[in-house]
Amino acid sequence: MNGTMGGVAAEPWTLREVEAAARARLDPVHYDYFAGGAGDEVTVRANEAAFARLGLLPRVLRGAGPADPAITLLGRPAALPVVIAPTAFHRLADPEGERATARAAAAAGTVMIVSMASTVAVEDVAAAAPGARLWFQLYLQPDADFTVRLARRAARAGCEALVVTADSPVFGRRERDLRNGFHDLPGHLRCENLRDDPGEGPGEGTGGERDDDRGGPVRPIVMDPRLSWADLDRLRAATGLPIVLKGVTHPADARLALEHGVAAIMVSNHGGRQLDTVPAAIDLLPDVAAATGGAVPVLLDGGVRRGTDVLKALALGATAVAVGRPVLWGLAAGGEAGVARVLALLRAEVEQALTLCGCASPAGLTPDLVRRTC
Ligand SMILES: Cc1cc2nc3c(=O)[nH]c(=O)nc-3n(C[C@H](O)[C@H](O)[C@H](O)COP(=O)(O)O)c2cc1C
Ligand SMILES: CCCCC(=O)C(=O)O
Repeated sequence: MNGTMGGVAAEPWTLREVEAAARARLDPVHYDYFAGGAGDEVTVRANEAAFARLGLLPRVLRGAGPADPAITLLGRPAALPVVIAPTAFHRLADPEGERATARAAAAAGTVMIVSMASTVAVEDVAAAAPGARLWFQLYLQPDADFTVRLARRAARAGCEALVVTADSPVFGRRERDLRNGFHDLPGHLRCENLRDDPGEGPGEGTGGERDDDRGGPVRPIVMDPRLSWADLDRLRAATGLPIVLKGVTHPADARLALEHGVAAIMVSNHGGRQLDTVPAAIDLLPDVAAATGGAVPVLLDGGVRRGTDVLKALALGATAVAVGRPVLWGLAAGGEAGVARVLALLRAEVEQALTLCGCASPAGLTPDLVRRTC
């Protein structure tokens, strides 16, 4: 980044400062949509607070040398053990939206999970960031044929994996949004992956602000409590892409996920936006990791704001973590450069903390390096 971030005078040195810069720029209604959670937001707070209750016990004089945070994820390298969680509606934060996020992910050498509810079509996200590693998140739809068409569309666009979000049989009750009357995107934005029959190119027949309209009617995203493991099986049978199951919290579901052939599991309470009072993601991780017994990679999201948070998750069994809100804050504060800043800060913090723990790489992190402090 060169000096300032989209007009923000001082360069932020922490993710919290990035959030403050974003908050100053965002419509308060959109800030609330990004920041908020379900019910009393007990889980939103717990995700971050739980990391603070865990301490790190560094090992000394190991002669580990400089740390390299690179990892392997679904058989391919990632430059750092932090990926971008799927979040909806990036064009609420920045006109370039998901394009900017993908470019920053590609430059940092990490994976972006593109949301089904992205405001740029997955093909256009891929085209904007050649070389980006993209995974595609979806909610299983009651129209199974549409789910399969969407999965194939993502595969054709170059996505390497499908992230199926399983924690949303119904939409969470977000009281900030209810109070603010936020229930839809502004008129010029759409969920561009939800078109039944998308055209070939964006921006047809518009002037002024870029319009990503690919034509064709936009379907609503349906959250359906009747969906089950059988629907996941149908999707798996219909696509060659590995499936990452997102939203696993119960160890029994982790075991079932293995039986149903998933390639990876994401421990997630959806950033506290679905069922309130689910325990903090980091506190759920050890039991899920034990249930999978190393058979598949386990990822975690929820409350990761520091490099030390990343280390704690990796030490307790995660292969990588994902960040949701911090990326939106970067995007709102400074577009692509803002997201790049968020990823660069996390990378620097992870490198520093690995070295201070006596580890040359994430592989050196073991559960004995983490101690519950209260
Ligand atoms: C504004 C916002 C939109 C989100 N949209 C999606 C989505 O479309 N699909 C999904 O699976 N998860 C979605 N999530 C959840 C994130 O993927 C992730 O689980 C959560 O944000 C992680 O917590 P963190 O924000 O504390 O990092 C969203 C989260 C936020 C904050
Ligand atoms: C309909 C889009 C769903 C986005 C989402 O998952 C969230 O806001 O948490």
